Amino acid sequence: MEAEAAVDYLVDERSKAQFDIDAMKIIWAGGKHEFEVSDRMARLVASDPVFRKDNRAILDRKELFKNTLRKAAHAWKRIIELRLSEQEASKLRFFVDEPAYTDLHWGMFIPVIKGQGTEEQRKKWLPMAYRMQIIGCYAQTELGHGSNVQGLETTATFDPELDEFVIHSPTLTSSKWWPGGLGRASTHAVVFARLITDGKDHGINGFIVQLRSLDDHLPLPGIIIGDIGMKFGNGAYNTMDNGFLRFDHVRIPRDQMLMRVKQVTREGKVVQSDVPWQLLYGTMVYVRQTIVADASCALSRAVCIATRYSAVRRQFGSQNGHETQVIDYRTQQSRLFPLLASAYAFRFVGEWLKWLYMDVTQRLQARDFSTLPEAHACTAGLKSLTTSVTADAIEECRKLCGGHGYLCSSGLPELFAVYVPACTYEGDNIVLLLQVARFLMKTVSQLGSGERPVGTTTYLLRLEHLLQCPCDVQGAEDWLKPDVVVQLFEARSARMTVACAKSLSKFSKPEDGFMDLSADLVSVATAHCQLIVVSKFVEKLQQDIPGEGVKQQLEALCSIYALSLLKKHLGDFLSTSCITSKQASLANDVLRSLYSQVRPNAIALVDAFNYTDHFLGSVLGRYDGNVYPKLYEEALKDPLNESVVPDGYHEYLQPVLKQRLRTARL
Ligand SMILES: CCCCCCCCCC/C=C\CCCCCCCC(=O)SCCNC(=O)CCNC(=O)[C@H](O)C(C)(C)COP(=O)(O)OP(=O)(O)OC[C@H]1O[C@@H](n2cnc3c(N)ncnc32)[C@H](O)[C@@H]1OP(=O)(O)O
Ligand SMILES: Cc1cc2nc3c(=O)[nH]c(=O)nc-3n(C[C@H](O)[C@H](O)[C@H](O)COP(=O)(O)OP(=O)(O)OC[C@H]3O[C@@H](n4cnc5c(N)ncnc54)[C@H](O)[C@@H]3O)c2cc1C
Repeated sequence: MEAEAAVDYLVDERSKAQFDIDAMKIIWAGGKHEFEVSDRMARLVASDPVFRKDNRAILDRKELFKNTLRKAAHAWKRIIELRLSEQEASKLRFFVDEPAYTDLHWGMFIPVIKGQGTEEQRKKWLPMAYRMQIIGCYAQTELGHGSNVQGLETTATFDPELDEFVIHSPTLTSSKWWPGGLGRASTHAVVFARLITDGKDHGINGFIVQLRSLDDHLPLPGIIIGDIGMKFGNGAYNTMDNGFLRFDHVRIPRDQMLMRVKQVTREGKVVQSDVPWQLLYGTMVYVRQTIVADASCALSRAVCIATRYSAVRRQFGSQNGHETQVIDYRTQQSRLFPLLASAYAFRFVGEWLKWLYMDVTQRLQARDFSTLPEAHACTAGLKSLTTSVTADAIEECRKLCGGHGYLCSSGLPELFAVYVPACTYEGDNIVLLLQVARFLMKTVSQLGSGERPVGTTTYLLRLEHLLQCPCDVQGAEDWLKPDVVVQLFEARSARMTVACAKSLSKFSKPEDGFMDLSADLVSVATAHCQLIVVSKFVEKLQQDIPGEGVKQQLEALCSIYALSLLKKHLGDFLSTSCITSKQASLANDVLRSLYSQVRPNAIALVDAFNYTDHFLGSVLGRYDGNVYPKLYEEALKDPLNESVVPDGYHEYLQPVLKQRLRTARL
């Protein structure tokens, strides 16, 4: 009975949708072709028993890791058998949904050789890597230094006699520590080390180093290597073999130094090529961009679970003879719908960032380096913003699901445990925001010198206007005007940037100012990044959006995204006199009415993500809403329920119970 009622809730919900859901699916996927590929790969994975993942939380580490190896090998087999394209293969790996050494092989090892190798090096190494005849990882971080890349201690000393580099770990803290895929799977690594020639330190560079034998996988001489141990959560990121690595005078040929940025000649002379040295950090820029695109996936997944469950779950009150669906509580809406809006916002900003990255890559090939600083600031800032919001949002979605959200079968604990390190890897989020702030301070300081801000900082050209323009909101409906909202976010960011720049100018040494004002600088960078997300959402809506009612839904979500940020950061907007308290109160009224507009469409808006039940991995987020019987089913699968009387009863429970009996008689 209850099961049927639960199913009915979602059928009814779906019938209320006021837009063309198939058209929205295509918008979400980024095009018809992308939708078709994604849909096909999701189904392929969901229907293959090797890719089952409901047992991850109960496998011990060794079984878990072996199972990951098995899945990765099976995925590779399917990719070859089905002759999948690069796009299809990467979608297939995405839907397998299990962090693995292959992420680092395809996501960092290959890109670093592509980006930092010479033509010759690419020709030699990439075909082997593409065929997976070698498996590689990205070994940058050390025990003692992660954020401070210039502080790395591993050395690569040139030996001109033998035309080789000697790779060495001179201290404990110089041990490589964290690289994914290093611990157990990789045969090779791109190792970042200090380049030393003729006793002189030339800074950091990448070197291709073989770690394990291609015959028996044993570590090569001078290589000390292993896994760094269990990480946060059961299952979760423990499918990944993050590793440690020490070198004891390991020799590699000179041509295994990646030489696009710097070269070392046969005589040991270091030649700096004409590309900016920051290209050494280029792989990080690439991965940050992919992490932004991925944030909308993790966020939408959590939101899909919480939204469907909120429609199924009923507590208190009365709605047509039933208790109230928790999604109808205003508090639930005010916590959930901004997250739904953020998922769409991050999707569109991720699309735009992909374009920006492609654009900067093409320019670099044509030796135009002018947009590199902006690309660095955008990828760093948006990586930071989107991962921080997503990590917090997954936890909020868990709370939105009440007690059942805490069960592993809700899918949310594992999603959280897998996702939170995104706030740290590929650049700690605070460290990255400080990079954005540095870029903004530099941009503002150069305004007077004729240097024109580009791309996302173009608004700073209108600084005089933005510093004093009043907000154009007279009535509530004005809050729905995109140009009013964008200008408001520009004004807030401009005013905060200028205030910080003024405070900085009071310090005789800029580094001291940066240290002292770093918390404010982080707020400035956050305001700038939020402006980027809002404006890219608005720009998306200026494009042709086909499908009945689709544009209206997206407009509502865009307004929710912007106005909920305004509410959250009201202090910024009021203290910079960007808005009045009356305008703030009108924004709050508009938000409430936007929530009512989204409410009947909420289920369809999450259905548009087109996630299979296999991918969601959540009893609470099931497409059919059949939550309660399935919660029982999952509970009964737990190993604790395998026997009626638990293991340990005779040793530990019965004696206690018996003893209590005797005590009671006394
Ligand atoms: C693995 C990808 C998988 C892909 C699959 C797709 C699916 C995606 C989903 C993801 C899910 C799972 C995969 C997870 C995989 C995890 C991978 C994690 C891998 C790692 O963590 S690798 C290690 C990453 N490490 C870092 O990020 C270190 C952070 N630190 C730095 O970046 C730097 O040290 C620094 C903080 C920038 C400081 O550097 P430095 O002291 O040298 O520089 P300054 O601050 O003095 O700046 C000098 C100058 O240079 C500019 N600049 C700095 N960085 C860059 C850059 N990257 N590009 C261009 N320019 C840069 C800076 O602005 C200054 O300019 P100025 O002089 O002011 O003009
Ligand atoms: C799951 C996972 C996977 C990883 N995979 C890889 C990999 O494949 N390859 C690889 O090379 N590395 C990898 N890493 C390492 C990762 O890139 C680093 O951990 C990350 O860059 C952060 O550096 P850190 O650990 O040195 O942090 P720290 O810099 O030590 O950070 C500690 C604290 O200090 C603060 N802090 C540091 N510097 C500043 C500053 N200048 N101003 C203000 N505050 C500051 C930070 O905000 C943070 O709160 C991985 C890490 C994790 C967790």
